[in-house]
Amino acid sequence: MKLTLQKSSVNSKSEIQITGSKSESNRLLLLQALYSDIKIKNLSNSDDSNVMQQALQTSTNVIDVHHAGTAMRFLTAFFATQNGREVTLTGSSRMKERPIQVLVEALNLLGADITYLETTGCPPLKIKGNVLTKNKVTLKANVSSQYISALLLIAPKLENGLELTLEGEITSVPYINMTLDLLNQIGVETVFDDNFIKVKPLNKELKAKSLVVESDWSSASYYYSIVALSEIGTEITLSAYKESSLQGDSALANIYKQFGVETTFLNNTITLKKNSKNTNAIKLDLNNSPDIAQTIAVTCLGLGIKCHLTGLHTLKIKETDRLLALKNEIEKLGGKISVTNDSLGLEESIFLKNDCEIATYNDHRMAMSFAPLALKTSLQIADSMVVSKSYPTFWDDLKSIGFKISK
Ligand SMILES: O=C(O)C1=C[C@@H](OP(=O)(O)O)[C@@H](O)[C@H](O)C1
Ligand SMILES: C=C(OP(=O)(O)O)C(=O)O
Repeated sequence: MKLTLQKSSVNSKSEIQITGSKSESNRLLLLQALYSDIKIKNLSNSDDSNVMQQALQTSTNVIDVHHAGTAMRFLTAFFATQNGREVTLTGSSRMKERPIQVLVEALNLLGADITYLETTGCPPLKIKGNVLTKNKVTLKANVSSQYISALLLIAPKLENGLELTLEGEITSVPYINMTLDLLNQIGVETVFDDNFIKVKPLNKELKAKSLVVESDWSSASYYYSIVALSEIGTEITLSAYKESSLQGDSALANIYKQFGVETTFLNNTITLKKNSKNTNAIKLDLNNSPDIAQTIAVTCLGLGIKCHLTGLHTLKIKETDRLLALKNEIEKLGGKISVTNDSLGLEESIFLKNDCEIATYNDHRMAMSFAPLALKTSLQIADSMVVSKSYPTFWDDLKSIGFKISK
């Protein structure tokens, strides 16, 4: 469904509640399938978490995870260890292009039985569950951290735990730390030293049974962008967030200082306030937080600020080739942008074209990252429904703070 966003302004003060992080939720759902005593609070209401939950509950043999990358990767590891169960794990046409070979090879070296049903290296997969007999494996760490998290999540159930040696520059490191921290919270002992990770088997009672998911910082990024593009004094309060987060995208609080947005932490909320204007060029390495690259690029476009973003090599294998998608849509609006395999450069722009239709490429973050531009110009979002992958109530929440949105 196409949506029209008229040029809008937001209320001077507003509040939004965002549900749990989809990354934390999908890890905890997998751990809950392994340790049934675990209770999860503030679970994400995203499609990706719903798909994960259903996949772990169903007894059917063909499981379709649609666009959910974490579900695909985490479930591959999970079903590889379900002795006696045979599953076909598939997804959307884009999922069938997203690489999974690094994970499949690592699991097969540990003793799993996974084969490709269509293209070598990509889903769909045939997974014959069995007992993984080995406990040491070396794998490439520069393609996706999700492969590493997938292995770590099943590790405490393996008889001898797991030892991983990581090759190459490690990408999206905070997501690996998030996995290890959640394991630690339930009582699993881990070591992460340089390029080596060790996870011990959990042979005792769970340390914590009730875990509360912090709200999603990637979803918060769109409000950072909205505040950055608003009048000085504009405030938005979001819940429920913590100052010491497991989510790498909490780097937003620091990053958006450069756009004049201050963050105040109080009673599990964050208040974002536009305090000052900034026109200085932005330079950032986003290797640790790839999911906020689109938000930041579009904030810069809206403010007419030059930016140079690096560490973006994983963007090409996400829901779409996000570098190409950004280039296409930013150029439509009149921006001057260049992209390489792992970077993006945007020139200062002064004028944004009106009424452009932003294509969404089956990517929730394309729709959500361009929406804040309605504070500067009128625009259309080609397929508004894509947001449900991570943030189903996004458009209602935007309306509640003053955005003028119609079908
Ligand atoms: O582990 C996770 O929950 C995620 C890891 C990141 O992927 P990569 O490690 O592939 O960059 C991130 O982009 C994705 O949205 C969620
Ligand atoms: C890349 C993302 O998700 P996934 O890889 O889990 O599909 C995302 O949510 O931006």
